[in-house]
Amino acid sequence: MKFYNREKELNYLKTYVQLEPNSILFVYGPKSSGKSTVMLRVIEELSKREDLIFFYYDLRKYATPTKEEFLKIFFEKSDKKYLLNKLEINLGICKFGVEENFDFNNLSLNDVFDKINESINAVVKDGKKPVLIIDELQKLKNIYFNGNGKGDKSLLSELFNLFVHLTKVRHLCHVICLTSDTLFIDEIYRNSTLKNASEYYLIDWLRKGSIRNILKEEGFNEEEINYCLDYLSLPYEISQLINNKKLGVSVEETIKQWINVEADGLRFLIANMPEDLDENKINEILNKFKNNIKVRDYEIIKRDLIKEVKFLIENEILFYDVINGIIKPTSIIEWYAIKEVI
Ligand SMILES: Nc1ncnc2c1ncn2[C@@H]1O[C@H](COP(=O)(O)OP(=O)(O)OP(=O)(O)O)[C@@H](O)[C@H]1O
Repeated sequence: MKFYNREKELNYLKTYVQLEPNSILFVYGPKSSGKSTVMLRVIEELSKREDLIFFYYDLRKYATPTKEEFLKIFFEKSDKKYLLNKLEINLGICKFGVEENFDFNNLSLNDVFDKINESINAVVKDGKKPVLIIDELQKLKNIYFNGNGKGDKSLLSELFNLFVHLTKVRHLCHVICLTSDTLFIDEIYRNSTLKNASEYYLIDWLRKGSIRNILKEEGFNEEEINYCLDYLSLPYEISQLINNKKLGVSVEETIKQWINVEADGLRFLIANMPEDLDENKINEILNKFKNNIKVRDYEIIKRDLIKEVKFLIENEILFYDVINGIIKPTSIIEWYAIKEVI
């Protein structure tokens, strides 16, 4: 699979992991903007370096994990404190190691955190820099541990405390979390534990200049390129366009099909939305995008529209960039679909 230009993002992340850890980094962006692909590229390019040890957990691969599954995903029984992940041998990424007789049942959160700390410290003791990356971290949201009489403890909230300790307090380990769930980023952004302890990096749509260069390299003519530039925003759209061209489907046909599919999807979504949502309000929100591709969040995030906005964000019609205070469709194709539906 060809990797398309993401120089700026690659350089940022490659440099970031080599700086001293100081805060948790949240990498966010519209659905399918290429967050994981860029992150994997960073790992691929840097994991050959002896001094960096990547712990990479891709929760996208799993159905929402239970507590037991979380433990199995994150830990491996071994006599080593950290070891190569057998399932990802080509990437050279590691997992946390726990002793053979480690009992995954009846664990407290402190036991779990002790093991993470031991692994991180073992890497540091070996003179290397640990980098912990979790893709779609929000999937751990519903896991709770017994708080020994003090009520259940949320794994995710407690993990944030540990991450702050590992980054901002002890500068031991980078922690990078990827997510396309922007309502989750919104929660994080308002979370008091993470105030002054987290940073955000947006991996957005491809820039027009990059799209132009890629299409030129791929042999599209000027007329096709100029047509595409009005519609393309996501990397996989380019791969699909290339395949379709090989299959004899023109650029115009492909793009029209995409818009139709998205418009039909949106109509279906509205027709089948939960009864407590108001169709007029959905239309009021979508109408804001009639002449504008981006809208300031305060124009839409109002008390009486909040349920409908959330619905459109959760269903990946709209992308909410809470850091920059902007709401826009998840792709330019989605924008055209919205304009067709309203
Ligand atoms: N720079 C790139 N070059 C080539 N293909 C890419 C690039 N970035 C992403 N893709 C392709 O686009 C699709 C989506 O990419 P990816 O899964 O990385 O996006 P994501 O933002 O992590 O998605 P999600 O929002 O679902 O978490 C994949 O098929 C991937 O191969």
